[in-house]
Amino acid sequence: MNTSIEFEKELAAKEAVKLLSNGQIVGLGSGSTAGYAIREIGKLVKNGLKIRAIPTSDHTRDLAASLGIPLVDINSVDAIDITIDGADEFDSSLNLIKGGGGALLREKIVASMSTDLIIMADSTKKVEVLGTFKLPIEVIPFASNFVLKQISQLNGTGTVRRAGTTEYVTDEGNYIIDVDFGPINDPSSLAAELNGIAGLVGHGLFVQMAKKVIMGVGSTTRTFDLNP
Ligand SMILES: O=C[C@H](O)[C@H](O)[C@H](O)COP(=O)(O)O
Repeated sequence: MNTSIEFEKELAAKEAVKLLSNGQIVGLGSGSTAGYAIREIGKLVKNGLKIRAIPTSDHTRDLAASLGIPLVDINSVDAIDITIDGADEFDSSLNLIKGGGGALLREKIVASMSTDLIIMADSTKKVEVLGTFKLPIEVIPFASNFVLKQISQLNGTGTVRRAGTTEYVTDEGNYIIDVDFGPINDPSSLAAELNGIAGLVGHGLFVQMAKKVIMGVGSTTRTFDLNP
């Protein structure tokens, strides 16, 4: 573990958590950076912060529950006030690649329901052009070979993610295909192409969804706002 990167994640998480206020419904992201935020929220809840949270993965649900953070069923709410989550890459337009931890589908649903999506990142996540990190794509197992072929027609090279000797399976029971598209110069067009593939239930391109990225850098944080 790189301790300076971990410190940047923690700094970003602590800054993001300052945006929460009483009465909010809060989406809780997944991954190591979100983990720092969730532990911080656990402390705030113990000290009286009144929120209800919606987790984006089974792991996040278990962590939040263990810290006493009140959870609410996503299907019992119409909207989410604020979601704080991590990312694998972000560009200067705040487009993201997410899903390195396999939680992209629930993350995108929660983000889509959120008034504000706040991303926390360490300084390695900022890129000029998305695509160094392979784009995670979630597919129903029945469609995995078909989707691999469709992706190759979009000049992507995909590999079904493994977990030891078998396929990695998401919380929704699907497979992940990690795709090398090279530099993604037009995330919006690629997202539209991917959205049209049968059997592909989600992808890690989050185009113009984040309102703010809070990035830890060294011993401080830097904030990037959408259309400042
Ligand atoms: O599926 C995982 C999520 O999209 C994470 O937010 C993303 O992979 C970043 O994870 P980390 O904070 O561990 O770098």
